[in-house]
Amino acid sequence: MTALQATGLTRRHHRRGPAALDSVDFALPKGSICALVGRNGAGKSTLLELAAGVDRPSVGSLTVLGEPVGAARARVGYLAQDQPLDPNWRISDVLRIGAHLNPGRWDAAYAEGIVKQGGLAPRTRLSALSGGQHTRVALALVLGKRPDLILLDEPMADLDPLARHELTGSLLGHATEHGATVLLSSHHTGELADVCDHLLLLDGGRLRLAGAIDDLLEAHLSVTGPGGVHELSPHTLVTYQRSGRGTAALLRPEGAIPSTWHSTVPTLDELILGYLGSPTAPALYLSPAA
Ligand SMILES: Nc1ncnc2c1ncn2[C@@H]1O[C@H](COP(=O)(O)OP(=O)(O)OP(=O)(O)O)[C@@H](O)[C@H]1O
Repeated sequence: MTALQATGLTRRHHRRGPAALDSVDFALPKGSICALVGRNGAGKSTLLELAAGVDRPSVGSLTVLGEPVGAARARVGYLAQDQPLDPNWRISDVLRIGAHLNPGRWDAAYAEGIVKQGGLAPRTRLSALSGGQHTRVALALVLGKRPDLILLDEPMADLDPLARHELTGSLLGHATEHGATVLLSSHHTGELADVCDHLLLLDGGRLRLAGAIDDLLEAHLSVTGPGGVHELSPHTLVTYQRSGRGTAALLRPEGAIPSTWHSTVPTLDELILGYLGSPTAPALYLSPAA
């Protein structure tokens, strides 16, 4: 089953100028943990807002958990980038509001556990929390409703490495246990390979890469060789660099690589950086994520 299906999804804030999201098509399978990456202004928050139902597409459609966005809202947990919670609230108020807003779904013990793991006392006011502690409380509010689809906009940005590791573990535990789908935007590309199995890469509102991470990596090679880039001509070149000792390139192979070249499957980080650094490289959508 598909957790998120976008068809020609477009969000235009102004009649002139580029769209924040431009004719995006993809299908994200249920149960996947998907990284949403792209430069600043690529359209990541816009896509998450559309999926969360806090914004509407200008053109195109988006289906969430097999339903129109509005109908699925109770089953969706969304952590916005700015986490708009009243600083005067205490942590216990946030948890009480979570229970009130999510009758029949709220898992109080689970939400309290996320807060307690951070050593936070329930009576603490949000104004007294650090950025990372505030994120932890906001995540408890999102995960406490035990969502089937979890949308997280840069959730780990201000968490320390240990808290990131532990909250990621909690998130993955929930996703695995409940078959939940996760779509999370992040600039920490180096950490995504351990967490995610799918990738959506946006650039200037357009989808550049979509698919299962293993399939996307298998479709590429990092090559180094003594010759010039012309020796790689039958292959689809994503990016390349010349140095005194030869050429290093990221490509999509179309047959055998010349025997004088050394090739390896790229890391996720290399793949993402390769596409972000090369805006004209052709897009690649691999099923079942596209
Ligand atoms: N309310 C708005 N009004 C006008 N333009 C907007 C609005 N929201 C977003 N945009 C524009 O849409 C584009 C995509 O923005 P978006 O916030 O989705 O990017 P992003 O990939 O999440 O960026 P970042 O990594 O910086 O968070 C940007 O050019 C942004 O300026």
